[in-house]
Amino acid sequence: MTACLTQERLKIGLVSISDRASQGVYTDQGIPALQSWLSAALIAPFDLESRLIPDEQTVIEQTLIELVDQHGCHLVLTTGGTGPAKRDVTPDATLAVADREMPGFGEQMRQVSLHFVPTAILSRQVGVIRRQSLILNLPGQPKAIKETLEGVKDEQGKVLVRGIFSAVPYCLQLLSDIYIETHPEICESFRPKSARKEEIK
Ligand SMILES: Nc1ncnc2c1ncn2[C@@H]1O[C@H](COP(=O)(O)OP(=O)(O)OP(=O)(O)O)[C@@H](O)[C@H]1O
Ligand SMILES: Nc1nc2c(c(=O)[nH]1)N[C@H]1C(S)=C(S)[C@@H](COP(=O)(O)O)O[C@H]1N2
Repeated sequence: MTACLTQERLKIGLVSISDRASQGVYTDQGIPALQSWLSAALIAPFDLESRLIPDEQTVIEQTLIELVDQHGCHLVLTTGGTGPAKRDVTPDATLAVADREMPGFGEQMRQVSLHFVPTAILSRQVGVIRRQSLILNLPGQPKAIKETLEGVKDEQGKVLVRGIFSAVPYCLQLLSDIYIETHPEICESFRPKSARKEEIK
C-alpha cells in the first residue's frame, strides 16, 4: 500500500454484451442500469466509456483491451453472456485478457444472487485484474446489476448480504491509488483504517 493518493478522476468502462440488444431486437437496458446505479452510489463525478457489443469472444476481448489499455479505465463492468449457453462467452473472454484472477468477486456474486434466483449458480461470472484495472462480469438480466452490486437488504434497508461493490473502492485504491467514496445508504465501502483518507497524507 503506497501512502499517496492520486487526484485522478475515476474512469469506468461499461460493456453490455447481448446479441439481441446489439442488433436492435430489443433496447439495451444494461448500460442505463449500470449508469444509474453508479450515479446513485458514487459521491464524486466520474467518466464513462460505454460499449454495446454482441456475444463474440474476439469482440469482447478487443473491447476490454481497448477500455483498459487505451482509455485507462480503472474499473470495467460487463453485463451479459455469463451463463452456460453456447454463445455465453463473456467469462472466457475476460479470463483471456486477464493478468490475475480475483475469485472472490464471482463467489460473492453467486452468493448474493442465490437470494434472488435459484439459477444464480448458472452464472460463470469472474473478476480479474488487467494492468491497473479491475474487470467484473455481471449477469445479463438488468435487475441483476443492482442485486449483485448492492447486495441483499431487508425492507428497512438493513444489509443482509453484502454486494460486491463494497470491496471495489479499496481494490481500486490498491491497484492505482485512486480514492473513491460511496453513499453508505446505497452501498457502504470498506477499507482498513490505515487505508482511510484521514490516515493518509
Ligand atoms: N442488454 C440487455 N438489455 C435488456 N435485457 C437484456 C439484456 N441482456 C440480457 N437481457 C435479458 O436478460 C436475459 C438473460 O441474458 P443473457 O445474457 O443470457 O442473454 P441471452 O438470452 O443470451 O440473449 P442476448 O445475448 O440476445 O441478449 C435475456 O434473455 C434478456 O431477457
Ligand atoms: N442477481 C442475479 N443473478 C443472476 C440472475 C438474476 O436474475 N439475478 N440470473 C441467473 C441466470 S437465470 C443465469 S442463466 C445466469 C447467467 O446469466 P447471463 O447469461 O445473462 O449473464 O445468471 C444468473 N444470475
